[in-house]
Amino acid sequence: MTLTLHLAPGTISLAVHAALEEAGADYELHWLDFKAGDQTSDAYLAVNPKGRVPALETPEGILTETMAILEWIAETQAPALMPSDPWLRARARETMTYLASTAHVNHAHKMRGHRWSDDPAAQESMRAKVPETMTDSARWLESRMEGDWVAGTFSVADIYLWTVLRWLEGDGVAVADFPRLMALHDRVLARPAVARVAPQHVR
Ligand SMILES: N[C@@H](CCC(=O)N[C@@H](CS)C(=O)NCC(=O)O)C(=O)O
Repeated sequence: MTLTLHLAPGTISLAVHAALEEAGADYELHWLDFKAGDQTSDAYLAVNPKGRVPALETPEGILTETMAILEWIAETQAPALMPSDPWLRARARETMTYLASTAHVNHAHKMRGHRWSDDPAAQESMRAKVPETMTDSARWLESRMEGDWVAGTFSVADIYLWTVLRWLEGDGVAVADFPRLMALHDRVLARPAVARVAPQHVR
């Protein structure tokens, strides 16, 4: 069965798109237009009641949450995209958990402050903290880099990290202060599969 990825440009769904392409999976894309409110349409809420992307339609049902989808792709389509060694697999999950729980949330404080407060002043104050909180995230992520990749060999954790690294400059982070992260960014983008999908995500 062909997998269907629901996605929108400029979002974390790029990580899943790049992983599907890396895995050589049989998939099709359903693009949402956030400005037109596609994410809250009845048709999309029937796919993902959270009104967010990514969502992946698999033979067994619909899967949401980037980390879960990335691990499912690795397990079912391309085992080499997750380390087999337990320690390295844990390291890959450590980074992905941090991206989902912290770095992505920091970024959302700039893009989607209305999720936390209806008060424009509170939203503005959240937005003003983003350069600092994203810099903290970059500092932690850089401190965990030991070799070329997050966890020994290229994995879905690198793809996930790369997607978030693309936001840093726009979030006010001095990216030149994080040369090892930026080198990883360039290494991931140099992969032919990633280079094929990245241009489709320019907002
Ligand atoms: N925890 C989810 C977060 C997904 C998420 O927040 N996606 C954003 C785009 S980056 C979204 O769909 N936002 C829609 C909206 O806020 O209207 C994951 O990791 O997949």
